Amino acid sequence: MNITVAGTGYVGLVTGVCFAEAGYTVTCFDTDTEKINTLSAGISTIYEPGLEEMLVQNMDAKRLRFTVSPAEAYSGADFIFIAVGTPEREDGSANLDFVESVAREIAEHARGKTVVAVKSTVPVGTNRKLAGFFNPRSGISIVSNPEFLREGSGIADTFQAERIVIGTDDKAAGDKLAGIYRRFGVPILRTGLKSAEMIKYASNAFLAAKISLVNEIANFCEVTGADIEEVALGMGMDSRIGSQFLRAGIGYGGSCFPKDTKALVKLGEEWGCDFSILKSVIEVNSRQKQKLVNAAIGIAGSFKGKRAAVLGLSFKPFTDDIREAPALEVIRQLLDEGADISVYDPAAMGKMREIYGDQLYYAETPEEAVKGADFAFVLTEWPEITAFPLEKYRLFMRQPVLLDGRNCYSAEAAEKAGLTYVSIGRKAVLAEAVAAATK
Ligand SMILES: NC(=O)c1ccc[n+]([C@@H]2O[C@H](COP(=O)([O-])OP(=O)(O)OC[C@H]3O[C@@H](n4cnc5c(N)ncnc54)[C@H](O)[C@@H]3O)[C@@H](O)[C@H]2O)c1
Ligand SMILES: O=c1ccn([C@@H]2O[C@H](COP(=O)(O)OP(=O)(O)O[C@H]3O[C@H](CO)[C@@H](O)[C@H](O)[C@H]3O)[C@@H](O)[C@H]2O)c(=O)[nH]1
Repeated sequence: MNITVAGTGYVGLVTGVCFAEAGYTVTCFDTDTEKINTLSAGISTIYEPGLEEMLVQNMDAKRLRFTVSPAEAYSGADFIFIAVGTPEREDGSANLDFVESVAREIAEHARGKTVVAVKSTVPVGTNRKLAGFFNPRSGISIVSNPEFLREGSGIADTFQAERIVIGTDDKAAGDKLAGIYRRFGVPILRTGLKSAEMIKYASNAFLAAKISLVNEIANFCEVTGADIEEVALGMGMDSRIGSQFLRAGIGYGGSCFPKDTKALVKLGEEWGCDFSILKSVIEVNSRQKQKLVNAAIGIAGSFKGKRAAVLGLSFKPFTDDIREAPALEVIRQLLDEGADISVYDPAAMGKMREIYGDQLYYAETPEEAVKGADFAFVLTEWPEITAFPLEKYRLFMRQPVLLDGRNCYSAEAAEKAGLTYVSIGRKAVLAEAVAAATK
């Protein structure tokens, strides 16, 4: 059974390595020669816990290889998983150029009966359109197989997926794909092609909405004196609500929620449907990302001649991905305000350096980052950061103002440690500071 994965990004690489781990023979194909050379040397091109070890083991066992040749990748494949990017276009819609280019290459090179499974997140109707790239007599069939893994827990999410969605109008192709997933022993949901495409967008829209709702409630808690941590705990005990995705903070980032919510709004427009809730979800998230800098301005008046430390650059812990990370917005605002900035992250410094180069100081430890700073922003709840003791902020900072975008610390402990502490949804000081900044 030969499996090919097109695209070796966060989804493609995890998928390829996990299928090899499950015992299949896997070829991973990418157009990026540098990536393929690095992977062929047994080095993971992304930070994903446990991935590099699994990659090396499967390469050694001759179950996993990498190539830049579409002929080699597609001609002998029984299954081809498309896992290339579908990034946001300027108008918010999903850019399908990469997916279409893969479909064209498959049409050129695939021989015999091949099931093409589309893991990339694509708007409803795309898979049917892609089927039009293949000659009806070619034996190629298309299945929508959206991916639900989270970065930072990609391997566990693959082997212990809560569901595999297989959407197709071609029952035999769906049966074949279900067959290769059987080894994973996870629930499989069979649907029509369009429903599978919609399940993906609807799931991300729902999760993003949950976060924006809880953030809006957190903002109201600040005004009223309630504490969002207690409120979320109480809400989450209701099994109809569920305790996950109720963490208030600086807002959601990443390569999926921001782009997929916008793509769904755009898709709605194309079909004459107004996604008004989703538009508010996006708006609330965008305001949330500016909240802490506004609060800091409310406290400091100005950032001129001031030093800010940013702890946590990736959009969530256990990944090096900074796509749409709140840190990008905070750093942009701080640079506009004229602050000196030092940053720290256990995995994402390289990616940040690619964007900001010498405009930032890249510290090797949280301690080094906060030394001499007037403000410290905690933006990602990496264990290295949440374990950083409150006393050290007071000890090393010039003015100990801690702005905690992930509610990592106890407000009481922070105050006891002598810090001016601003968090999300817990202290009236933030609402007052924001009001002062926006007067
Ligand atoms: N990142 C996630 O956690 C996640 C989770 C679920 C679904 N998704 C969806 O999966 C898709 C991939 O996301 P990602 O984050 O892995 O993307 P990515 O940007 O990390 O990787 C995409 C890869 O595709 C390669 N590529 C581009 N054109 C190609 C071609 N013609 N042939 C072969 N390779 C090509 C690129 O070089 C790159 O390595 C997107 O649609 C995304 O929305 C992502
Ligand atoms: O209670 C919460 C939960 C998450 N977040 C933020 O939301 C973003 C996304 O987090 P998460 O969903 O854990 O990571 P992703 O890797 O972006 O995964 C999401 O996006 C993927 C791509 O579509 C989907 O496959 C996953 O199912 C979906 O969870 C991050 O910035 C988190 O900090 C919060 O602010 N509060």
